[in-house]
Amino acid sequence: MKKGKNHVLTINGGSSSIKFALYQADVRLNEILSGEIENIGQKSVALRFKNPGHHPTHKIDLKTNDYESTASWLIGWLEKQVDFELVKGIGHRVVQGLDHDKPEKITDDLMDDLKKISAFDPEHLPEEIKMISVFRKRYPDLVQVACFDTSFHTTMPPVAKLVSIPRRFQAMGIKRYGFHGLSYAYLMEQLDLEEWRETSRHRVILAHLGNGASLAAVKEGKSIDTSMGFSPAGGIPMGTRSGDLDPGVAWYLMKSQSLSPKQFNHLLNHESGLLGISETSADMRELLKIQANDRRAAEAVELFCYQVRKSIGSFAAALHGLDTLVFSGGIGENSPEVRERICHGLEFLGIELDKEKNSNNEPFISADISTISVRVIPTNEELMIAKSVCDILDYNIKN
Ligand SMILES: Nc1ncnc2c1ncn2[C@@H]1O[C@H](COP(=O)(O)OP(=O)(O)O)[C@@H](O)[C@H]1O
Ligand SMILES: CC(=O)OP(=O)(O)O
Ligand SMILES: [Mg+2]
Repeated sequence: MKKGKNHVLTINGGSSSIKFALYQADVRLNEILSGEIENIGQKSVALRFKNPGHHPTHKIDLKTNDYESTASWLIGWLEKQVDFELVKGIGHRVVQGLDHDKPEKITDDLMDDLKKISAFDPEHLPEEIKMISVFRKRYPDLVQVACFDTSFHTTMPPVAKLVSIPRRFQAMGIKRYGFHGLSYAYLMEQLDLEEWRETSRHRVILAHLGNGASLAAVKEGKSIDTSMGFSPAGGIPMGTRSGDLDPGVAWYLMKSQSLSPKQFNHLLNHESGLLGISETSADMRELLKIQANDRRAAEAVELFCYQVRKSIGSFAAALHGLDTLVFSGGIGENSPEVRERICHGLEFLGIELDKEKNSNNEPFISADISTISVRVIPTNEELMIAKSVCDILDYNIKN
């Protein structure tokens, strides 16, 4: 590898955004450019980007409004920012990867497999497939790697993967997969493994609380359960997703409102969660601001904290105890109030927060008397993707 020269690009397609980062792969991966295109599919699509250490964040308004044209625009823009000859690999986040337990070089066969299951996650997969196709068409000779959110959870025991409907549907792939695996893998790397071995801190709950939100129960480094299941619509309530839903509600609504499968999917993925309950916003920051004067916003925040608290309790049971709780994602990293309200009532597990450390978003927020270590760790899915590309390119990276 030519020292300091090779670049790796990462593409992280979310349900309404594309995040990207460009790294120089030297002994370590050094980020040289990163950004996010927001609001894809809506009126005000915009790119925000920053060159670390050089400039503040910049904003460019875009005229594109779908993933394909936005990805093409991004390629044109990136080619003006860097010498693309230096880019040796591109890593893509792929939300649903079935039983693939590690990142894989993207081939025509893999693309065919992904197309076959794209209905499993209509909110992420179809657009991710389109974006990968745009990048493969433009750079047919470049190594491109799929990094699956599901891989982290392939270690879950069979019982945690079961969906209790007739067994014959398992053959169609109806089972619990779990998501946010790139974030969870990063968080596990950040925990000091040596420290836990010494103190037997081997039962961990990771709470990735962003727009999409989930929790994972990790025992001795391996996922044993997670709140999202078959799709990223399951688990706890999220910005606009319902989370787990009583099957009776599904049947009754489809029938009484004559909803098509597409309309029903829209209701659960885009009109529910914090937005559905508050009737105002999917944005936790906004809801925290208005909750004092708006009962609906207050209930949305309360519901979120209550359901996360319940998940922590049930995962502590699945783990036969708890040693470490980690908060991450936009809400988990930045909201002392939400963390405090989630943890309030979990003293019986041994969780006690230090008020001041929590309000300063410090890396360790548990009080000295807490028997559980409570941490705040900013996640970095992009770095995990870039590392996987380096592995496949056989670069020896030390991050
Ligand atoms: N200071 C803050 N206080 C409360 N919530 C916050 C704060 N900063 C960000 N958030 C929330 O984080 C969520 C977005 O999380 P993020 O992880 O950035 O999203 P995504 O899943 O799109 O990557 C939003 O609900 C936003 O309001
Ligand atoms: C898996 C998932 O829900 O991802 P995101 O939070 O990026 O939508
Ligand atoms: Mg996210």
